[in-house]
Amino acid sequence: MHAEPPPAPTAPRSHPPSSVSQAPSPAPAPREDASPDAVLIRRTMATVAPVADKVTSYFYALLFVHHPELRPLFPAAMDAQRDRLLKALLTAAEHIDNTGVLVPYLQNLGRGHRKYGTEPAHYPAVGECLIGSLSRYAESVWSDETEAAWVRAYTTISQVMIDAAAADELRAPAWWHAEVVAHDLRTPDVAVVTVRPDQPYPFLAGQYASVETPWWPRIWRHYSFASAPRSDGLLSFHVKAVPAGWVSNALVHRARPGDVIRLGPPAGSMTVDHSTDSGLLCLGGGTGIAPIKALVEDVAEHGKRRPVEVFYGARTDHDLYDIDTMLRLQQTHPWLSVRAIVDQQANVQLPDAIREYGPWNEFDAYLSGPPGMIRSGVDALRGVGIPFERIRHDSVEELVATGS
Ligand SMILES: NC(=O)C1=CN([C@@H]2O[C@H](COP(=O)(O)OP(=O)(O)OC[C@H]3O[C@@H](n4cnc5c(N)ncnc54)[C@H](O)[C@@H]3O)[C@@H](O)[C@H]2O)C=CC1
Repeated sequence: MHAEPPPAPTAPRSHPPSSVSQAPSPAPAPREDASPDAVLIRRTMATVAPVADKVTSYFYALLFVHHPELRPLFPAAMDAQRDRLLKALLTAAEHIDNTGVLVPYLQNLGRGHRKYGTEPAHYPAVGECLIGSLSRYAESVWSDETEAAWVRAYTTISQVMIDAAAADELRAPAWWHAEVVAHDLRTPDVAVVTVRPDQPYPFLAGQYASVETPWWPRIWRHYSFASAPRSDGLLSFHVKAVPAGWVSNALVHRARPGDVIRLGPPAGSMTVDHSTDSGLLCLGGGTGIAPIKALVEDVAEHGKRRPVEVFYGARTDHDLYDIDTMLRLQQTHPWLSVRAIVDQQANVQLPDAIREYGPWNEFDAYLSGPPGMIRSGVDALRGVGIPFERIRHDSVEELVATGS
């Protein structure tokens, strides 16, 4: 078994489009309402927090020693992402009372695990090692009741994941092969990669996929779709090669037409709510412009003339690698306005720029870019009066762990 990057159950990429708020850090259910199991789980978590690294190492040591058959499901080098599975499980357990959000999150996680080859029989092995590791490092607070609480939480978590994977098996492949059909190097380190999936790939504008290259087996990274669904079925991604980013460097510097990558199922909820006419205020930083472009295309296809205001931030003029496309879209669509905010020229950073325009009270907000931009962007949007529930973005926790 393997894991997507650690979840933020109150703000997972997978939550329903109608619940749009994305807290930068998870907000567990109010403590006074916590169930007895949640209290015990949180006590364990608080105890192991200072030695989290040791818990992680011990967990994987137990798993691979006692269940060597699971080792091939993980990447050869575990350094970068070794604690993702554990973090996902621990965070889910900590939010065990928050079922309304946790269940859709876990369903998505279960579906996403199909591409790793995860089987229902693997779950008990993982649970056993989880409890083995926690009981060792939380010895001072461990009791029969604590263990029972963890068993109940893990049973719930794994059952939701197993059921979701089984249901998904009936309607979708575990992964898609996709052939690179175009590779456009826009800057020395940003490429627009276009692929043709081997089977229809249904998704919504604003979502993302996990991507595995042939050069780094079992290492998956998330990339947002850079277009709304197209009639020719092609998908495109904007990829920036980042230092020590195995997948991103392979996609930018190595991939060429004819190469075949693998795609996991689409995920994410930064999608357009077509049931309203509200405007869209979109902030795209760097390659974060990719899903914003997809959202603009989506609004255009739905034919409603909703105002869409895009702020496109980049470090230098040269980094505005997709500005021509965005300006072309602006020329075609009178309801669209695109403003480039270049760090070196502007006196303000991208999120602050929105304060100079507006009013924004009739707008839903969409943020896409580096984690720092998302965090300050949410603050800026709240500052101009956009309520939390009208602000959408992918989980900051995942962005920290991905994009490489
Ligand atoms: N769905 C999403 O949210 C997506 C996120 N990304 C992420 O976007 C990032 C793109 O990287 P680069 O192109 O190198 O971007 P970058 O680091 O060059 O930043 C782009 C722009 O964002 C703004 N910005 C950056 N940090 C900020 C901060 N702390 N506060 C305020 N504004 C800030 C600035 O205007 C900057 O020019 C990656 O981390 C990638 O994972 C990319 C695609 C989709």
